[in-house]
Amino acid sequence: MPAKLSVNLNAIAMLRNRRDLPWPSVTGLGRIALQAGASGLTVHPRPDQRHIRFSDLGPIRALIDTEFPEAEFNMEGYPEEGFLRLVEMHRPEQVTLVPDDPAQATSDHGWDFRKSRGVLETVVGRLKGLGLRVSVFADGEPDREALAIAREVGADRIELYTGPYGGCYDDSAGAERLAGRLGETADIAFDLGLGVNAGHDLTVANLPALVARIPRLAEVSIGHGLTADALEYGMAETVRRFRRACGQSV
Ligand SMILES: CC(=O)[C@@H](O)[C@H](O)COP(=O)(O)O
Ligand SMILES: NCC(=O)COP(=O)(O)O
Repeated sequence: MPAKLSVNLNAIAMLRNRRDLPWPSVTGLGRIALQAGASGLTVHPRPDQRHIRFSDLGPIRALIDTEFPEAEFNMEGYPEEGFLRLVEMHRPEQVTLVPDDPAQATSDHGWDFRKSRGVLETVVGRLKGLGLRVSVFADGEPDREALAIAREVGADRIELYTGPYGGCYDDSAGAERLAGRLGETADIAFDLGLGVNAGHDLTVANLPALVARIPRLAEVSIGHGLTADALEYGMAETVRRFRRACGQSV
């Protein structure tokens, strides 16, 4: 089965937050993504709400429940109490635990499973108690012992951190090497009984080689590159709309 696509709405929210106005609409663009066949919506609410606001979560949950009951809500975040309470309130189908601290501009590494075993054991247990699927962010390092800890703490899946792979957009040899490492990591995870997601800086250009190397990839979550493409491919029609609004014949 091909990898599912979950559309990350953080970049849309960040654009919206430039003004005290309700557009671009996070929920509205989430609806368009689901109408176009996305399998789910991803958000990564951070404590300072610089992207997704906590008030976005209820409307996204309601959108899925009322209009797209087959779709999944994926909430990503560092498992501090505030995030866990948001998860308890909005019951996403999947929670992705990410080891980023609040000051980080974006997520840039996976868990150190050896060091974080205790924290993950407690949190994963709490989330599994709510009946949620739990995924844990993991570097593309084929370290069997570390990945075994992800399994032992009760995670259902890992999400491969693909940032370094995405960074090789102008280095095909580097991309090939990293796709190999990510693939080896995925093979170990599958062997341990974990499912595998992937995300960070994935694009239309770098996805095909990744899904070819990891044919059992369950899901990719994509925000930045997808939003950039939405702007690029939507720009021409939008300029025509505004020209018409100016009274020009188009
Ligand atoms: C977990 C991860 O890799 C990223 O998805 C992160 O959630 C992206 O968030 P920003 O778009 O806010 O950087
Ligand atoms: N989990 C990764 C994600 O949701 C999106 O990351 P990006 O495409 O915005 O880099």
